[in-house]
Amino acid sequence: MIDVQDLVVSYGTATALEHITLAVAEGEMVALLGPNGAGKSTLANTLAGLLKPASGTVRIGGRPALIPEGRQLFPDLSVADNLALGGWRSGRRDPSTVYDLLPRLAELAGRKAGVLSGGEQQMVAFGRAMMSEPDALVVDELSLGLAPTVTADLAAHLAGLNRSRGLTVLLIEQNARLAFDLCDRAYVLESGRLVTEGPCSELAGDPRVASAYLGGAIS
Ligand SMILES: Nc1ncnc2c1ncn2[C@@H]1O[C@H](COP(=O)(O)OP(=O)(O)OP(=O)(O)O)[C@@H](O)[C@H]1O
Repeated sequence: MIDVQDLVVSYGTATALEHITLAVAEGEMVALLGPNGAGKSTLANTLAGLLKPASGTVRIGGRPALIPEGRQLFPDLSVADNLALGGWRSGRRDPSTVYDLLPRLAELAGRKAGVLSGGEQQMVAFGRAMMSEPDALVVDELSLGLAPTVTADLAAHLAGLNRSRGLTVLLIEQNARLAFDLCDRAYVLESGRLVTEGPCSELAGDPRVASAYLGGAIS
């Protein structure tokens, strides 16, 4: 569903992604881990078509959606209008199934997005992505700036959509515990290069991964 082959992306003369190859099959949830500056958002934005590869290819089957880093809502528009913008491509106007999924959004519908808390804004970004009825979702740092309970709540929604609708997910994260809890496989990106990949159960036991992302070995 998501296929990246030998991807190189540059900002001017600086190369941010160097020969990245990765794939996410239909219905899979796969994590991409990496520290600050690794190139995670560059990959997300290339998948979203916002950045052009210098070479290589990116392909997403079906209908893709992105939850961007920092949410990128329209702060002066209401929650309902932000959701409606998510539906422009699918032609969907009615947010009721999104409200069923995230009832708090129905309560917030008339509020301006810019005055909401970080967690509430992330719910709007999540709901906006769902308005496009995606087959494949790229999530750029679900947990960024959120309380653990809010992150756990949104993660449970993602897992539920993956189970019930077969939603394909590429979860881009710095929070390895969250990624390993949710996903079966992960890639690790550092300084624009993939340094390792494999089943989360194996990566969690890899001393290099544990020391970089989990604060030491985990039992
Ligand atoms: N618009 C830009 N112009 C020039 N360089 C950029 C631009 N955006 C990102 N970079 C550089 O590309 C590299 C990758 O940045 P990117 O934002 O993709 O990393 P990231 O893994 O998402 O980091 P973070 O976790 O801090 O958000 C960094 O060295 C960054 O400084």
